Parts: sequence; C-alpha cells; structure tokens
Amino acid sequence: MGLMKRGEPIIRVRGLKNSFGEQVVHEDLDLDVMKGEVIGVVGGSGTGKSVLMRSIIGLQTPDAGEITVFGEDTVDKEETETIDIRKRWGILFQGGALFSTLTVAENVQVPLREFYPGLNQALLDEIAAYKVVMTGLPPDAGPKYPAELSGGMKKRAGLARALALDPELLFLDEPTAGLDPIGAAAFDELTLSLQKTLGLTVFLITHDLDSLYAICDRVAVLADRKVIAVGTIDELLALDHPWIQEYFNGPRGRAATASVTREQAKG
Ligand SMILES: Nc1ncnc2c1ncn2[C@@H]1O[C@H](COP(=O)(O)OP(=O)(O)OP(=O)(O)O)[C@@H](O)[C@H]1O
Repeated sequence: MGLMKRGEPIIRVRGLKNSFGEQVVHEDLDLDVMKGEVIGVVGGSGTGKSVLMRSIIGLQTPDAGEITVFGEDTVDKEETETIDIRKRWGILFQGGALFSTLTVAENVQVPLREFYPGLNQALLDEIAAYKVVMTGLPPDAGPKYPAELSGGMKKRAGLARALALDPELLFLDEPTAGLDPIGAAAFDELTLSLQKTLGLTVFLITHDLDSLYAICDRVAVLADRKVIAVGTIDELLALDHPWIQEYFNGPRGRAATASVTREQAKG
C-alpha cells in the first residue's frame, strides 16, 4: 500500500480521456485533490462530473490517462486488486441509491459484509447503529426501510452507509439535490462537521452554490472537456471565463454570496 507523503495529492488525475461512441466527454483532464480538503466539482449538465467520479473509483475505464488514489493506480484494475484502496473510501451516489429491500441498518452493513465477511451480526448491528446516529438520524431509523424515510433522511442513511468503513476519502455526488434549502443547509453542516471530526477528504459534485460557499475549500470547474480552473471561489471569481462568471456572478451566485455575507455579519 502506498504511503502518502505530506502534500501529496490523495487523488491525482492526468491526461484523462473518456468518450462514449463519438461523444468525447473528457480530454486531457488533470486534477489533484489534496489530503484533508473539501473539493467541489462543478460544471454544466453533461460536462462529465459523474463520469469523472466513476473513473476515479474505477467504475469507468477511461480511453486514456492516469489516475491514482492514495498513490495507487485505479485504472483498468480487477476488483480484487483494488480492495485495499476501496476500503479507504466511501461513496454517496446520486440519489442516495439505497437498497429498497434492505432496512437502513442493513444498507449500512452492506460494505461491512463485503469487505469484512468475518464480522459477526452483533458487531455489524453495533457499527450500523453507531453510523445511523452519527449522521443525525434517530436511533429508531435503523430498522426502517428507505420508503419510510423523508428525502433528507434517505441522504443521511446513504451517508451512514458511505461512512460504514471509516473512510479517509468521501465521494458525494449531488448530495443536496432534491432537498429543500433548510434540509440542504443541514446536510452541508453535517458533511462539514464529519469532515472536520474525522479528518476526511471530500470530493463533492454539486450544483448547489450554497454548498460550495458553505463547505468547499476549493472548487474545480469542468468545462470544455477538462478542468479549466481549480481554486477558492475568490480565485475563480478573478478569472474572466464566461461560464465561471455566469455561474458565480449570475443571479443565483449573487444570492449565495449575499447569504454568506449575511451569515458572516451575524458572526
Ligand atoms: N454509460 C454511458 N453511456 C453513454 N453515455 C454516457 C454514459 N455515462 C455518461 N454518458 C454521457 O456522458 C456525459 C457526461 O455525463 P455525466 O453524468 O458525467 O454528466 P454530469 O456532469 O454529471 O451531469 P449532471 O450535472 O446532469 O448530473 C453525458 O452526455 C452523458 O450522456
């Protein structure tokens, strides 16, 4: 297993190319994600944010490029070859993707059973109960089925499952999509507090400007098939790329800035 040197990226992508038939989604895409940061990934619909995430976690085999996570190559690997690194990350897929026939607790236990088949049921139950509470769900959510949960609770259950293996790296694909603004803000707060408490690195795909302002250390912008810029929001605002300006300085961007300024003013 590769030992991380200080300042070395946890995720390193170089020259990534992905295409589907004639459609080239990524070309010469580079990205570094540093240990301990929350990086937001933004871009117009269809710019390939999810495909980028799928490439990093090895669910999509790129046409070209290098990807390392924790210093280990993830491209074109058999599942058995990547067990050691897959244990170290957790994923919340778009829409939560809970198994509808399993309870919340059983959902949380899925990765535990996969990676640690020797764990006994009492321990599985204990870990699941702990993760459920950790994500702000009431303890009685464990035996419930996804259909019995609100949208916000489903996201938390998905997060509990993503945290099942005590990951160092968390992938979140549009976690606040479909939540009302208060639910979304609460989820952002939860993400940030877990990130700080657990020292997580977070790869966050989002359309939610409030989330970017609230929790991201840096933001990577996908456009023109690559990451055209990475930086703090202030650094991005200093660039005069039309999409970036429209995104952050359009009416919704200005509203998000105003709400951050109001929060700061409140102290
Ligand atoms: N398995 C696939 N087969 C064919 N085309 C695909 C596949 N997966 C993704 N694509 C295409 O790749 C492009 C990028 O998709 P992706 O889901 O990564 O976009 P996105 O940036 O996450 O978009 P959104 O913000 O709408 O979720 C889209 O045009 C999509 O149709």
